[in-house]
Amino acid sequence: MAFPRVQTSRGELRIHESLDDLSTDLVEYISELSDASVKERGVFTIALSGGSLIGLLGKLSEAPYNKTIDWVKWYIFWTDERVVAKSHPDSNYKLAKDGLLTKVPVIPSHVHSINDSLSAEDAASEYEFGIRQLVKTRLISVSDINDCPKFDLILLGMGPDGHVASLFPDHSVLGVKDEWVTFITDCPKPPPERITFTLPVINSASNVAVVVTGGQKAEAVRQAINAADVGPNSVLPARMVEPTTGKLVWFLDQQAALKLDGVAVSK
Ligand SMILES: O=C1O[C@H](COP(=O)(O)O)[C@@H](O)[C@H](O)[C@H]1O
Repeated sequence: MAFPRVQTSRGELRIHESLDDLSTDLVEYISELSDASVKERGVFTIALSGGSLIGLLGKLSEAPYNKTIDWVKWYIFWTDERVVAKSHPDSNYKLAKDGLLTKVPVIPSHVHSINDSLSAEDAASEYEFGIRQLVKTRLISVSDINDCPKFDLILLGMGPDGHVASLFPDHSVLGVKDEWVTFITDCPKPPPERITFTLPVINSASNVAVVVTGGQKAEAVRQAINAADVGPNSVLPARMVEPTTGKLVWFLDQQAALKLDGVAVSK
C-alpha cells in the first residue's frame, strides 16, 4: 500500500494507516537492509528492543521473508534487556525468542543475549566485552568517527515518556559517553534492573528505526520529532537519537503521529 514518506531534519517519517500496513513496511525495510548488508559485508548485525515492537516483526517469519532472508548471516543483539531470567515474562530475549527467533532459521550461536545469572553491572560489562570481541574481528563494523560499534540496524521502540532502549528521561545514564553498554538499578518502569546500549552506540549505527504506535505516545512523538519548545534540560531520550552518519527512520501509525506539525493525518 502506498503511504507518504516525509523527509525531515529528524529523519524520514513513514506514517501508516494501520498496524498491519506499518508491520508490512517495517519487515520489508528490514529485509532490504539485511540483503544490502549481506551483499556488502557478508553478515547482518541487528539490535532488537523489547516491547510492542516485537509483535510488529512477526511477518518476518512468514512468506516470503522466511525463505528470502539469509537468516544464517544474521547476528542478533539487544539494545536493552531487563536483568531477569531468560524464561521470565519481562525478558526482552524471551519476547523475541517466542515471537520471532524460534520461527526462523537463525543460528543459535549468533544470538547474543545477556548472561542472566549476573548482576546488572556485571551483565552489562560482560555484554560490552562480547561486543568488543566482535568489533575487533569486524563482524560488527566500527564507526568511522569514534571507536563505537556500528550496527547495521538498531531497532528502537519508544515509551509514552519518550524513553528508548532503557534510556529514561532525566536519568544520569543519558550522559554516559565512555561505555557501550551500561546498567541501571532504578528504572522508573519495572523491572528496575536493566542493561542498555548508551547513546553513542545507538548514534553510531548505520541505520536506526524508531517504531512507535498508539495515541498515548503522540505527545512524546511530537517532542521527539518537531517540538521547538523543548528546552535543553528536558530533552527526551528519543530526541537524542541522532545517528551521526547513519540513517534515521520513524515508523509511526496515525495515532502516534497525530500531534506532529505539518504532517497531514486523518483525525
Ligand atoms: O521497557 C521497554 O520499553 C520500550 C518501549 O516499549 P513499548 O511496549 O511501549 O513499545 C522498549 O522499546 C524497550 O526495549 C523496553 O525494555
